[in-house]
This record gives sequence, C-alpha cells and structure tokens, in this order.
Amino acid sequence: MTATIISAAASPYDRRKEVEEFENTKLGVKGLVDSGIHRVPTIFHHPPDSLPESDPEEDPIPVIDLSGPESEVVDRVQAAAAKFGFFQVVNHGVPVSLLDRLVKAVRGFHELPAPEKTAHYRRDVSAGASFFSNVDLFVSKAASWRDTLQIRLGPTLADLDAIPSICREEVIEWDKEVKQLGERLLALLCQGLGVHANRLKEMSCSEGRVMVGHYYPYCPEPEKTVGIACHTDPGLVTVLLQDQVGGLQVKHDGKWVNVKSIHGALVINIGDLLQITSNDQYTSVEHRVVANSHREPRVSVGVFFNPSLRDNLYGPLPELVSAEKPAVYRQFTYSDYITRFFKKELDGKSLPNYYRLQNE
Ligand SMILES: COc1cc(/C=C/C(=O)SCCNC(=O)CCNC(=O)[C@H](O)C(C)(C)COP(=O)(O)OP(=O)(O)OC[C@H]2O[C@@H](n3cnc4c(N)ncnc43)[C@H](O)[C@@H]2OP(=O)(O)O)ccc1O
Ligand SMILES: O=C(O)CCC(=O)C(=O)O
Ligand SMILES: [Fe+2]
Repeated sequence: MTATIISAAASPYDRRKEVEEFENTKLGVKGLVDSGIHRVPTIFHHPPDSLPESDPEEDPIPVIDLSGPESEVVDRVQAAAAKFGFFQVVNHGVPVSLLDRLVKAVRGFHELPAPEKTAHYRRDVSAGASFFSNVDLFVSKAASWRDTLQIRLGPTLADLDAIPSICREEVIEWDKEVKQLGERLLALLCQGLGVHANRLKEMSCSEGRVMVGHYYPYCPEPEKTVGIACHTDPGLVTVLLQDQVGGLQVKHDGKWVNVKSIHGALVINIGDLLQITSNDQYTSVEHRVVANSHREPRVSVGVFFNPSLRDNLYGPLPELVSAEKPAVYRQFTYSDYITRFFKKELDGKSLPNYYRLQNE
C-alpha cells in the first residue's frame, strides 16, 4: 500500500529540469563521469532504433597521398568526394608534431581543474571561444556523450584572451596550417568539377572557419547513447583530426562503416553547402560517433569551412548547370542558410532538401 502511494506521488520525469541541472554544473559530460556515475542519465538516452549496431563494415574510405602527381590527386579527390563524401589525406603539409600537440592541448583543456574550465563555459559565441556540452542541448530530443570547445578561427580569430591559454599557441599555429590545407582542398575540389581552381576561394569559402575540439569521455553504458548523433555538416568542407581511440562512422551504400584512425592523417568530408554548390556532383554524407566505451577519452578537432560573405548568393555554380544538368537547388544567402541550420534538429539531409527545386 505504502509503495503504491509513493509511486503515485512521484513526480513525472521532467526533461527540461534535468537538462537545466546538467547545464548548470558547467562541467559537461566529463563532470558526470568524474562524479563516479555508473548509469547514463535519461536525458542522454537515444531511441533504440537510432543507436549503432555492433558490427559496422570494414573501412573502404579512400586514403589520398596529397604529395602525389597533381592530376592523379585531383582525380582521386573528385572520385572520393562524389562516391563517399569522405576521404583521408596524408602528406598534407601540416606537421604531424603539430597535430599531436594540438590533440594534447585540447585534451589538456578538457582535463583542466573545474574552476579553470567552467570559467569558459558559455553558449554565447560572440567572443569567439566557448566551452559547452552539446551544442543542441536545449533543442535535441536526446543529448550526446561529448563536450566541446568551440573557437572561431576566421574570418577573424577569436579574442586572444577568450582562447584558453592551455591551447592558444597550438590553435593559432593550427589555423595557419589548416587554412592553407583548406584552400588546397577547395582548389582540388574545384578542379575535380572542371571549374577554375580559385572559384570557391573567390566566393570567400575558406574565410569562415570554426574549430571544434571535442572530448568524448568514457561512457559506462555505450549501448544507450551516442558520441555525436547522425548528421551532415552544413559548410563546404570539414577537416577533422582524430586521435587513436576511434568511433567515427560514415554511411556508405546504406551501411555504416568505421573511419579508421591513421596517425598523422586528416579526415576530410564534404558538407551540405558543397553538395549544393556542386549541383549534386559531390555528396555530403551522414556520419556519427559512437559513445566511447574505452577508458581512454577520445579527442577530435574539426574545422568547418564556411563562406564569410553572408549576403552573397550561393547555389549551384552556373558553370555546372546546363539543359542536360538543370539546377537541383535554388539560390539563397548564407545568412538565410545559417539561420535555417539553427532551426533544425540534427536530422540528416534537411538543409539541401529545403533548397531543392521540385523540377526533377
Ligand atoms: C544552438 O542551436 C542549435 C545547434 C545545432 C547544432 C548542431 C550541430 O552542431 S551538429 C554537430 C555537427 N556540427 C556541425 O555540423 C556544425 C558545426 N558548426 C559549424 O559548421 C559552424 O560553427 C556554423 C554553425 C556553420 C557557423 O559557422 P560560421 O558561419 O563560419 O561562423 P560565425 O559567423 O561565427 O557564426 C554564424 C552564426 O552562427 C552562430 N553560432 C555559431 N556557433 C554557435 C553555437 N555554438 N551556438 C549558437 N549559435 C552559434 C553565430 O552566433 C552566428 O550567428 P549570428 O546571429 O551572428 O548570425 C542545431 C540546432 C540548433 O538549434
Ligand atoms: O569527432 C568526430 O570524429 C566527428 C565530429 C563531427 O562530425 C562534427 O563535429 O561535425
Ligand atoms: Fe560532422
């Protein structure tokens, strides 16, 4: 009888309240793990049908040596961007020692003592550098098992004193290198489309650069949640550095495949805006990160390349449109595009679908 009364009086699960309590700790998922929890709290539970199966396919993602003959590199980049939307690059010109230092510095930030780290916790990104857990915490149906340090690299670098001192030097060096690499990749991708190598650069597409330093702590119940839910990236191209832990998966031919960690390599993927600009010749592919079941935390550093000219029109390049290949998308400003990005939850292909013309 007593038990019945207690259960009837128990308050229903209040998701908003739990999300706010989690947010107010300013310690992210790492804070939960450090507190010794053995269970994944309900706000992180994803519906079973959206959770990763145990046996993804072997890794067919191409690994491209950027020091090879230019015409061969263009062909391989073109084929990978069209067929997989993902590839890895080696001999890319960024010193491997810098990549190692960057991963260490980002990890160092996430592992700072609580008072130093919480000082950076904010959702307002106007200073250009912020630490938070789950960018979409207040809009997604289920949170994910990761924390993030976000830093604006371009067109203007974040305020220097907003960038945590523990990784400032590495972030500044990394931006110089990654900007050059991004410009090279955009040029290769342009050549693969048969348009002028500088076409995307001239449209400011290497200027808007946002860095995310993700930290995926050990997850005690990895079958209940994810590290990052299935999504496509909104920009043109993403350059991603991952450590040795692994867990990134990409959809290919309807199946999830692992992207293996290769020390010194960088993972490149095509974003929605390049799929649109290329009039569907390149493909922006869904990807996700499984919750980290290893005791070792996983660290990754992504840089998203976006246009900086917000009021310019973007859409399929006119050179790629003809009577045989009509425009698949309408034109729009980047301002409109980014506003729409923040209106959606992480639900796969919805940005390209929004701008798709109904003429096929
Ligand atoms: C917060 O509400 C959300 C968030 C989301 C997010 C989902 C994901 O992130 S999914 C995980 C994969 N991540 C991505 O695919 C995107 C990662 N980020 C980026 O590519 C870029 O940061 C960008 C979002 C495309 C913005 O890049 P860029 O245009 O170069 O940068 P800015 O000029 O600095 O910012 C433009 C505009 O965006 C606002 N903004 C940037 N970061 C954040 C942030 N973390 N939280 C909130 N707002 C952000 C920035 O303030 C600017 O706004 P203006 O008002 O000035 O135009 C899904 C759904 C949601 O509702
Ligand atoms: O951490 C990773 O490997 C992928 C991160 C990612 O997909 C993103 O930030 O958009
Ligand atoms: Fe992504």
